[in-house]
Amino acid sequence: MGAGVTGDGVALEQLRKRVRAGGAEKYHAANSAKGKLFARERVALLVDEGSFVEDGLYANALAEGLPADGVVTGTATIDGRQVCLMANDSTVKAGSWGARTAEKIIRIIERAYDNGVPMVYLVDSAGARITDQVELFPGRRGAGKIFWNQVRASGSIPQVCALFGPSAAGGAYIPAFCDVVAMVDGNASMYLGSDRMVEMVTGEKTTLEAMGGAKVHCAESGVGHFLCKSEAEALDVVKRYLSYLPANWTQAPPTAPAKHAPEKADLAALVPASERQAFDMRRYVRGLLDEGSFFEIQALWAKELTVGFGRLNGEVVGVVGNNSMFKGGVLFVDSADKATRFVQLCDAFNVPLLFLSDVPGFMVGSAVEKQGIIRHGAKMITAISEATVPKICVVVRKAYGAGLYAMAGPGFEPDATIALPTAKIAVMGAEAAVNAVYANKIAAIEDEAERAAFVAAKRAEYERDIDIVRLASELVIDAIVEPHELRAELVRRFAAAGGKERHFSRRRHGVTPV
Ligand SMILES: CCC(=O)SCCNC(=O)CCNC(=O)[C@H](O)C(C)(C)COP(=O)(O)OP(=O)(O)OC[C@H]1O[C@@H](n2cnc3c(N)ncnc32)[C@H](O)[C@@H]1OP(=O)(O)O
Repeated sequence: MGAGVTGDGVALEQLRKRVRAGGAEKYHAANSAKGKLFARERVALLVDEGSFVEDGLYANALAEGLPADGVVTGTATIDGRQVCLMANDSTVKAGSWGARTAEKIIRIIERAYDNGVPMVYLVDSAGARITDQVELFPGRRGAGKIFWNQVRASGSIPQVCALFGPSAAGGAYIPAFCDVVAMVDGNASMYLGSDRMVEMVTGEKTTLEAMGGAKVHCAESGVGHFLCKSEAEALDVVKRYLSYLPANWTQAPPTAPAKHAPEKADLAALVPASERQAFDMRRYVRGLLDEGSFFEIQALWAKELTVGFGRLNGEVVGVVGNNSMFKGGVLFVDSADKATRFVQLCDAFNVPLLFLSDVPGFMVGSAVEKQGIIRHGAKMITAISEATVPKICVVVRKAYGAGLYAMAGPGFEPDATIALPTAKIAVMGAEAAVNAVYANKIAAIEDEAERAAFVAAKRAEYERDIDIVRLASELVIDAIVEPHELRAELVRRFAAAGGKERHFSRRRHGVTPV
C-alpha cells in the first residue's frame, strides 16, 4: 500500500475529505433549509480554535451504502479547559446509531470518565439504526452500554447536552441522562415513539413538535432545561454551564474575579412587607449575587421555584429560591423534583448551596395528593438532607410548614440559618393557624364584631409566639441580618464553611422516595 493510499486504492486524502463531508448533498440542503448547522460546524463553534482531536474518523469508511459513520467524537478545549465530545451527523441515516456509532460514543464517554473531564453531547439523531440492530442493539457493547456509561459518569463528571434535531426512542435517553439539556426551539425534539408510531399504537394523531418539541420539554415535562432560539445560543449555554463547574467531582468549581454593584440592588425595597404581595425572587437573586452571574436553569418549568448557578465574590454558589410571582411560591410536585435534581447536581460537584426561603409550604388538595406530592416532597427533603456541601438557609420573608424543611431549615445541618428582620418561621401562617385551632370557637361566636376581635387577639398571640427575635433567642436561627448586610454576611459564612467534613451516613446508599 502506497503512502496516502488505502487498500482499495482510494487516495487517503480523498477518503478523509469524503468522510468529513458526511452524507449526500440533499441531506445537507434539507438541514440548511431548517436552519441547522452541520455536525462539524457545531463542533467548530463550540471548541477553542484548533483544539479538536478527532477519534474514529474512518469508522465505516469502507462500509457499503454509508458515506461515514454518523457521529463525530473526540477531545477539545472550551475556554482552555479539556472536554470530550460527540456530535451526531444527521446527514448520515438521520444520525441513527450503527454498531460503530455506538462503539465511538461508548469509547468517548469512557475516555471522559477515565480522564475526569466533562462530556458534551451534541445530539441530532434517529436513535438506534434499525437496519443494524443485531450488531448494535443487544450486545455487551451495544446501545445499552451508552446509557450504562452515562449513568456511571453521572455526578463524576459534568455531562451536558445541546439538542438540535430529533432525539428519537433510545436516542432520547442520551439527553435524559445528562445534567442539563439545551433545546433549539422549532427543531429539537425528544420522544420515545415517533408520530407515525404513536398513531399506529394508540391512534393519537400528533406531531414531533406537539408531542416532544423544545417548548413542551422546557416548559411542561421538565426534561429540557434551556429553550434556545438558535444553535449558537444552545452552544453558548453549554459553554456557560461548564464555566460554573469543576472538571470532575474531586475538584472545586472555578473561581472568577468578583463583580458587584451594591448601590444598584436595594434588597430591602424588593421584598414587600405584606405576604399577600408577590415579588420576583429572580430579581432578588440578581441583586444579591455578582453582577451578571446568575445563570438560571429550567427558567420555564415549575416557576414557583427558581434554581441556578451564580457567583458570590467570584465563588460559585447554587441558588434555590421560592418565587411568589408564580403559584404564590407554593411547592408542587414539579418544583420539588426541580429542587431535588439541582441540589444533587450542586452536591455532586462541590457547589455550595444558598436557599432563599419565601415558602408557604407544599400544596394541599386531592389533585396533588393523587400526583404523589408526599413522595415528591420527601424526595426533595432527602436531597437536602443528603447534600453535604456548605448550605446556608436565608429566610427572606417566610418559611412555613414542611417548606422550612425543604429549604434546608435548621434540622437539615445547614452551616447557618439566617433571617431578615421581617422574616417569619412557623408551622403555618397566622390566619391558617388561628383557623386550625379555634375554628369551633370562632363558629360559636354569633356577634360579628366579637368574632373579629377574638380572631385578631388570637392572631396577635400567634405572631408574638413566632417573633423572629424570640426564635433567635431560642437559638433556632443563627443570625438576624439587615438586607443590605446580607451579601457580605454570606460571603464570610461560605468562606468559613469551605473546609467542611463531607460525610452523611454509614451505608451504601439510601432508598430514595422517588
Ligand atoms: C434503542 C431503541 C431505539 O432507539 S429504536 C430507534 C427507533 N427510531 C425511530 O423510530 C426513528 C425513525 N426515524 C424518524 O422518525 C425520522 O427519520 C426522523 C428521526 C424524524 C428524521 O426525519 P428526516 O430528517 O425526515 O429523515 P428521514 O426520515 O428522511 O431519514 C433519512 C434517512 O435516514 C434513514 N433512517 C432514519 N431513521 C432511521 C433509523 N432509526 N434506522 C435506520 N435508518 C434510519 C431513513 O431511512 C432515510 O434513509 P434514506 O434517505 O431513505 O436512505
